[in-house]
Amino acid sequence: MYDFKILVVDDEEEFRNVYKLMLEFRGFEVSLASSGEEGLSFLEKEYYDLVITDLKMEGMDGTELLKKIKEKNYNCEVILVTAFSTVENAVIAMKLGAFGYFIKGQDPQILLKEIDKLLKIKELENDNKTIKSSLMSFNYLLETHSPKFKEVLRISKKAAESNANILILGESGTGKEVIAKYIHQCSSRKEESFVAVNCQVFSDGVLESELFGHEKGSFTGAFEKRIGRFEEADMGTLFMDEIGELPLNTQVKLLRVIENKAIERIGSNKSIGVNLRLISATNRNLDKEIREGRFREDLLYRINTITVEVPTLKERKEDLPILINFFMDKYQNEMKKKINKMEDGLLEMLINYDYPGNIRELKNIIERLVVLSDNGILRKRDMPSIKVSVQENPEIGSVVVLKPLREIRQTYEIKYIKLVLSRCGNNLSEAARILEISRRQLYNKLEEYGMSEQYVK
Ligand SMILES: Nc1ncnc2c1ncn2[C@@H]1O[C@H](COP(=O)(O)OP(=O)(O)OP(=O)(O)O)[C@@H](O)[C@H]1O
Repeated sequence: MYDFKILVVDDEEEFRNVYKLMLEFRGFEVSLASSGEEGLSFLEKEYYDLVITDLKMEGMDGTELLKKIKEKNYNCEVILVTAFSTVENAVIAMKLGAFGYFIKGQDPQILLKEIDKLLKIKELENDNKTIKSSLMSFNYLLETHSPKFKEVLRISKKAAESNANILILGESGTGKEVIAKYIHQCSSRKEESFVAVNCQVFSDGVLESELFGHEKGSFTGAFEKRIGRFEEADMGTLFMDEIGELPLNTQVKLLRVIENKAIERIGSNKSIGVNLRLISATNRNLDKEIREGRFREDLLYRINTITVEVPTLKERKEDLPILINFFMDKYQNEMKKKINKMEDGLLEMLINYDYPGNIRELKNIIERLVVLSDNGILRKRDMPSIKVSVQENPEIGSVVVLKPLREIRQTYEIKYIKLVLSRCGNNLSEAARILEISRRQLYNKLEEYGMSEQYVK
């Protein structure tokens, strides 16, 4: 029995029964409806993969039924059954989205072949869905409208096919680790482990023991034998984040691991072979680090066989709407909250912002908006105090920090008072006159802003 449900709609009982016999014999689950209207009521209640409908029927005919099915987005295909004399109508119906048609009196095998075709397509779609959902459980959005990010994905996919060491460059929060995981997923190592280690978070000694592991008793505190990250990543991928932070002596050891494809645990001189792909990432400028003696040039050449540069979010603003939607869906699901609306102007704020913290910052902002939302509405007041580009307001400047009015007023008051004073040669009386405040009030302001000494001699 296939997991494939067919609804047969025909106003002639005899035909309905013949179809039922034939299709059930082939292992399909079949329901019968005697009119277009009845067919629709079946579709409202249950999911069908395929509707086989007669074209000519009293009341709602096959074309009408097809239109309704497409309008209502029931995700099912339609095969029309027509008499030879009305075959043109079937062709018209194909234009409306029918999957195919079958001429009454033809060999029923033709109809069955048509259904087989559909089965194959559904199978392929299901495979795709599985791939998509495994990428969803991977929980990242790799859809993009940005030429730069498309290039990142293209290079990553190509690089994944090889065994080359890959260096991912990009600002913090741009998704370097996400790309590293994507490369792993696209590679033949995908069934093996993806092991990530952030070189910045460990102090020097601890980092080496993290990477190489140690034997019991090899140093004070080594109570147990420990397998390091290199060994954990054997056959898989090791992702070394913030590689620019690696101390020079550890750089030498890493170079040796890459060259010899082997490690020695701390406290042991037994060499253990490791077969891994190294993906490194940094937001530092490694050329500068080399010039300044903090990074070994020979190591750079070992880790950067292929370099992938991830653009900042500002450089791929065309992706903001899909990323915003993606994170909204994510947090709605996680928090079991339904968002129906964004307050007017909020989307513009989200789109106009420059995101110095890149995708990580966007993700945090959306999480915050969803957490603080009520009645299904995301609100502007819940935006964190962030830097927002206000290109649309050149008087305020290209970037302004969202702050309380009091603070903004002070900042501009100071600037403006300075400007007026300089225009009138620091003459307080003249400045007070222009500002239409008393000399005393002006003096108090200068005191308040710590500028009195500068102007009152
Ligand atoms: N394409 C994406 N889809 C969904 N989430 C993403 C995507 N890219 C990045 N993120 C999210 O943004 C955050 C930062 O991503 P990631 O840690 O990969 O950035 P990074 O460049 O490695 O940052 P750092 O340099 O600070 O380590 C993570 O929470 C990650 O889940």
